[in-house]
Amino acid sequence: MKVTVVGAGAVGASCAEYIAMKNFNSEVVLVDIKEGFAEGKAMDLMQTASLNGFDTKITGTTGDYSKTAGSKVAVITSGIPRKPGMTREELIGINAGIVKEVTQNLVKHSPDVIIIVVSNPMDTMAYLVHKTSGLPKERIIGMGGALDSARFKYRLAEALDCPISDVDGMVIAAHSDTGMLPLLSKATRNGVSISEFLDESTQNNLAEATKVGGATLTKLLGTSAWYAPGAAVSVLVQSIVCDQKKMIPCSVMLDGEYGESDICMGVPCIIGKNGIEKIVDISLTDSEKESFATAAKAVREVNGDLGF
Ligand SMILES: NC(=O)C1=CN([C@@H]2O[C@H](COP(=O)(O)OP(=O)(O)OC[C@H]3O[C@@H](n4cnc5c(N)ncnc54)[C@H](O)[C@@H]3O)[C@@H](O)[C@H]2O)C=CC1
Ligand SMILES: O=C([O-])CC(=O)C(=O)O
Repeated sequence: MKVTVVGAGAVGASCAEYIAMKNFNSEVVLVDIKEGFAEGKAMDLMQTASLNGFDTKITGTTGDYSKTAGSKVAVITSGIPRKPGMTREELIGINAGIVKEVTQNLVKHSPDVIIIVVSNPMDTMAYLVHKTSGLPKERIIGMGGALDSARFKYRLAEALDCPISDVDGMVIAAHSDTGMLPLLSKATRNGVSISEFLDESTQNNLAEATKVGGATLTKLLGTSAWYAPGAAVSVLVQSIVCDQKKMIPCSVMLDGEYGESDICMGVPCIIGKNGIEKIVDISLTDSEKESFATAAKAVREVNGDLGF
C-alpha cells in the first residue's frame, strides 16, 4: 500500500524510517516544499534498506502530489515546530495555512485517503482538516494520544522503577501542555492499579511530567521531539494498513461522545483499515470528566481562531 508523509523534516523522516524498519508496508512517498529535500531524505533512507533489512520503497518529491495518487494513508507533518518557551497553540498562524493547502492537494489525488494529522496545534489542525477536506470523520485522525501515552508509560516505569513493558496507561483529552489527561485511575503495573505502589503526590508529579513532556524535550533539544512522535505515527499507520484494530487514543471529531460535539479531542479509538472503526466510551471519574471539559473549552477557543 502507498503511504504518503508530507513534511520530510524531523518528524516526517522519523515516521518514514519507523514505517520502513517495521517492514509491513510496500511504499512510502515523502513530500516537502523545500527543493530536493524529500528526494534527499528518501535516498538516504533507502541506502539504509540493505543495512536494516527492509523492502519498503521510499521515494521523495518536491511538491508533486501526482506522485501521492492512490495513497491509503497520508500523514501531515508539514509546518513549523515550536521553540523553547513557546506553546503549540502559538504555531496556528503559520501552520493552519500549510495544513489546509496540503490537505486539499492530498484529497485531490487520493479521494479515499485516511489522513493522520501531526502538525501543531494538533487538535485544532485535525478540526481544520475536517472543515476543509470533505472527508468522512472516520478518515481523519489526530496523532497525540499515542505519543502522550508512551510518555506516560515512560514516567510510570520511572516512578515504579520497573521495565516499561510492565506498565500500561493512557492519556486522553487535548494534546497541549495543560489539556492532557493522563488517566491515573486506570494505570496499572501488570494489571494491578498503580495506587497499590505509588502515593498520591508521586502519581500527580508523574502526571504533570507527562503533560509537559513535549515542552521538556523542546527545552532540551531547542526544537520539538521527533523519535517518539515518528514511532507513534508508525503504530497508527500499521494498525490501519494491517487492520490490527488496536485501541489507541486519537484526536477525533466528537458527536456527543464524552459530552462534546463539533470538536476534535483525544479519546480511545479502535484503529483499523477504515480509519476510526469505533470510538470507545470508557468511564471517567468526576474529576477526570471535569478536566476533559476544561480541556475541551480551551481547544474550542483555539479553534475559534480558524474563523469557521
Ligand atoms: N502531534 C504531535 O504529537 C507532534 C507534532 N509535532 C508537530 O509536527 C510539525 C513538524 O515538526 P518537525 O518535523 O520537527 O519540523 P521540521 O521543521 O523539522 O519539518 C517540517 C517540514 O515541513 C516542511 N513544509 C513546510 N511547509 C510545507 C508545505 N506547504 N508542504 C510540504 N512541506 C512543507 C518543511 O520544509 C520542513 O521540512 C510541527 O508543527 C510540530 O509541532 C511534532 C511532534 C509531535
Ligand atoms: O511539543 C511539541 O511542540 C511537539 C509535540 O507535540 C510533542 O512532542 O508532543
